Parts: sequence; structure tokens; C-alpha cells
Amino acid sequence: MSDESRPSPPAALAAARTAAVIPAAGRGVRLGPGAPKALRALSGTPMLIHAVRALAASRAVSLVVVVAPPDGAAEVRSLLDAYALPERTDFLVVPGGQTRQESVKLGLDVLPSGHDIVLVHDAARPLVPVDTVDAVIEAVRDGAPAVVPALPLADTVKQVEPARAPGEPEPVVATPERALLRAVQTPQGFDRATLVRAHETVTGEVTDDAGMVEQLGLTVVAVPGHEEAFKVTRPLDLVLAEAVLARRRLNDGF
Ligand SMILES: Nc1ccn([C@@H]2O[C@H](COP(=O)(O)OP(=O)(O)OP(=O)(O)O)[C@@H](O)[C@H]2O)c(=O)n1
Ligand SMILES: C[C@](O)(CO)[C@H](O)COP(=O)(O)O
Repeated sequence: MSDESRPSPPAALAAARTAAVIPAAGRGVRLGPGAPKALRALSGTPMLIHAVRALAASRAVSLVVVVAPPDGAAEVRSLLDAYALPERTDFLVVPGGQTRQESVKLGLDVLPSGHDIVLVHDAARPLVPVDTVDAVIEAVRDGAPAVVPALPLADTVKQVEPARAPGEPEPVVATPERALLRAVQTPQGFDRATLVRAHETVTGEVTDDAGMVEQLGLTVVAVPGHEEAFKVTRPLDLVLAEAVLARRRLNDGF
């Protein structure tokens, strides 16, 4: 679409303030036994603090709402006090729920008025670069109601019929065209009213917030994601995260 024919974004959103909700209430079962995943350390700093810093690094983000493990809100508040964070950013902490969806909703419920763009970012994606955060905000400011950062896939993907018993082979039923598939990351960005409506009306299992907006019949757009925005899910991801941090220290010269 040429610049002339692109619809102008709603003036309110072009100038809107941005808040980030960081769901951090998961246990991290796939990472193995230990503290809740968001509180585990990466290079000596809790994963959650890396994620908070990554979002607060955007000058557009003026409020971060951390959704803490259900019995860990006090600990999260102390962590936010203990680690250096930008002074221009406000922080709120709220206890989370049993599912990611519930945790995000609990974060949305405490958002004060005056923030009309909302990002939702997994604490489990601690290393997202600020340029990715800003690209998502920019696309919402440009008028998209929902924006996801996304990457093309490296692997071929097969659709299977789930095995009837654990360990049994799974029949392959289809091979979706890879060029049309994307792996979706966070932060996902939304016009606040759209995200709130999605969380108030969409029921059933969804794995991301943009999926809820799709169920409202609205268009979600994808912007380029980043390899370093990967989700720390399994033990090998911790090795990769430490390697990325080591490379950043080297590049920063300390
Ligand atoms: N009840 C939950 C479950 C998940 N999350 C958050 O949602 C993000 C993405 O979830 P995932 O990586 O799946 O984390 P876990 O649910 O902790 O992982 P697992 O499924 O391995 O237990 C994480 O930042 C996690 O803390 C949350 O806030 N509340
Ligand atoms: C939101 C998300 O990170 C986008 O890729 C992902 O869907 C979270 O999924 P999980 O099942 O909570 O790991």
C-alpha cells in the first residue's frame, strides 16, 4: 500500500501512552524442578528482571504491570525495588492465575486509565531487543488493533493425528505450506479496548492474546520478530540465553 492510500491511524492512538503487562506467574514445568521460571537466574539476574528491563528500555513504555506467581507478589515487589530500572517507568505487581490467559486478564484488570496501547510480553522471553518492542508499538500507533512479532520457520511442519497411546507413532495427515507459516513471539501489541474486549468475551483455550482478537473477527498483523526474543521453555533454552548474554557483554566491552 502506498503512503498516500494508507488509512491514517486514529489520532488518539498515534499519541497514546503504552503500558506493558508481563505474565510471569507460570511454574516452568518444562524447564524442570526449581523456583517459578520467571524467578530463576540468567547470568545472576532473575529472568523476570531481564524481561522488565527489555520492555522498559522502550521510551514509549511508561507503565509495566508484572503478573507474579500467585504466592510470589511480595517477592516480585522486592526484586523490582532491588534492581536498577528506568525511573521514567511506573511498576505495578499483581498475583497471577492458573492459566496464562487468566494471568493476563488479572494484569489488564489493574491497568489505570490513560494507557491506550497495551503490550503483553512473556517473562519467559527475557532477551527481546528494544527494536522489536518499538516496532510492535509503532504498528499499533499506525492503526493495527493487534500486532504480533513473528519469524519464518526453519523446520518443515507436519500436522498429525495425536497418538492413541504415549510413545505410539503419530500418522501424518498434512504438510502446511511453510512459506505461509510464522512462529509468533511477544510482545504482542494491542489497542487497549480491543484486548480488553477479547479477554472479556473469548472463552476456551487459546495460546496467545492475538488469537483471542482473531476470534473477535479482527485482523491481526505480523511484524518481523527477532531470534533473541525466543521463549525460555526447556533446559537447552537456558544455555542459549546465557550464550546470548555472554555475546552481549562481549559486544558491550565488559
Ligand atoms: N498461569 C500462568 C501460566 C503462564 N504464565 C506466563 O506465561 C508466559 C508463557 O508461558 P510458558 O512459557 O508456557 O510458561 P510456563 O507456563 O511457566 O511453562 P510450563 O508450561 O513449562 O509450565 C510465562 O512468562 C509464564 O510465566 C502466567 O503468567 N500464568
Ligand atoms: C504467547 C506465546 O509466547 C506466543 O508464542 C506462546 O503462545 C505461549 O505459549 P505457552 O504454551 O504458554 O508456552
